[in-house]
Amino acid sequence: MIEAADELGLLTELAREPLTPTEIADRAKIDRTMAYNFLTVLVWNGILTRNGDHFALDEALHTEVTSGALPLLRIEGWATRDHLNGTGIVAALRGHRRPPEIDDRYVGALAEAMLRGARASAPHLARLPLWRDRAHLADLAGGSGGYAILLCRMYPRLRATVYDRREMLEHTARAVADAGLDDRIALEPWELRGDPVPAGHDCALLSHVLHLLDASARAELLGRVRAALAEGDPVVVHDFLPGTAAGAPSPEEAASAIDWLANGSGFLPGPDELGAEMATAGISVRGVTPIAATRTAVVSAACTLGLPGRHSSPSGSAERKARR
Ligand SMILES: C[S@@+](CC[C@H](N)C(=O)[O-])C[C@H]1O[C@@H](n2cnc3c(N)ncnc32)[C@H](O)[C@@H]1O
Repeated sequence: MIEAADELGLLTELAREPLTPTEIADRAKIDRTMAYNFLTVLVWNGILTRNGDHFALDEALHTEVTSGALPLLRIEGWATRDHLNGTGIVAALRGHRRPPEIDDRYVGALAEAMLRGARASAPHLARLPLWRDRAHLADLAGGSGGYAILLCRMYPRLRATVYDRREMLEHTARAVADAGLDDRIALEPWELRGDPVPAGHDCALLSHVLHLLDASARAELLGRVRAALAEGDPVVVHDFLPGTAAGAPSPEEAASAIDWLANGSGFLPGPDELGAEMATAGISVRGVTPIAATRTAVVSAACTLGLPGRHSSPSGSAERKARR
């Protein structure tokens, strides 16, 4: 019902002001009797409230809509239709892997949702002392750039490159321009499942990225990250990691675990398992910090000597040249 109200544009309209059934029918371009029936059922289900002949959003929903939760709602609606359902979970259990990209129609919504998420969690990442002496961050699948933006604001000597799909980078460009950081944050089209991590970085961030990939693709990505960095360079992972905070998984962690089952990544590692995956790639975990507000965790790690046979040359450039 909430999705239907959003599709008709009513959540945004009603967040501005209460409306009568006639006003709603006209704005949503639906029959007046049907509009009245729809509104009545929304009231019965606690989604709207009625005061005389005016209908308004329930207080909790009003807060959600005005604080920018609609993009997330739209993405969840898409995921439910696409794969986050019984059929999708069964297909994933039988080996189906959905690609990491969201449908093109929802890239803008994802960009907005990620910016909103970054407002809550980026300050926790930015507090890590490891950024202080760093010069050039690789923000891999960095989305709308919320993390690169905050880190560059807090560390005036840091530059960043956000790597992501071309479709996403259009939105990143806007956020970076709004922040006035075009001179310090570069954007590079990049393919998560195969492109090397370019040379020239001395730290990397993987925020909400590993859950898009299954274990073998994660290992392969971590290997590419390691190959691009020098020994001692920091790698920060930010994701849902049930088991970091004491007690049972939070409702957010439990719900996100359904997502990772349905997308086929099966991303359920606790901190120890993720630490083992990273160690295999030559990246050693130094600390894991839960973020209470977002129920996510920040893993700070550093590149070690790497796998036998792998060079740990500065920024990986020599290694890449050797392969050419
Ligand atoms: C969940 S978002 C995380 C964004 C950002 N790191 C953050 O934490 O807000 C996942 C990101 O992966 C990007 N992505 C998905 N598939 C990709 C692909 N095949 N190549 C490059 N980026 C991809 C998406 O565009 C999106 O920005």
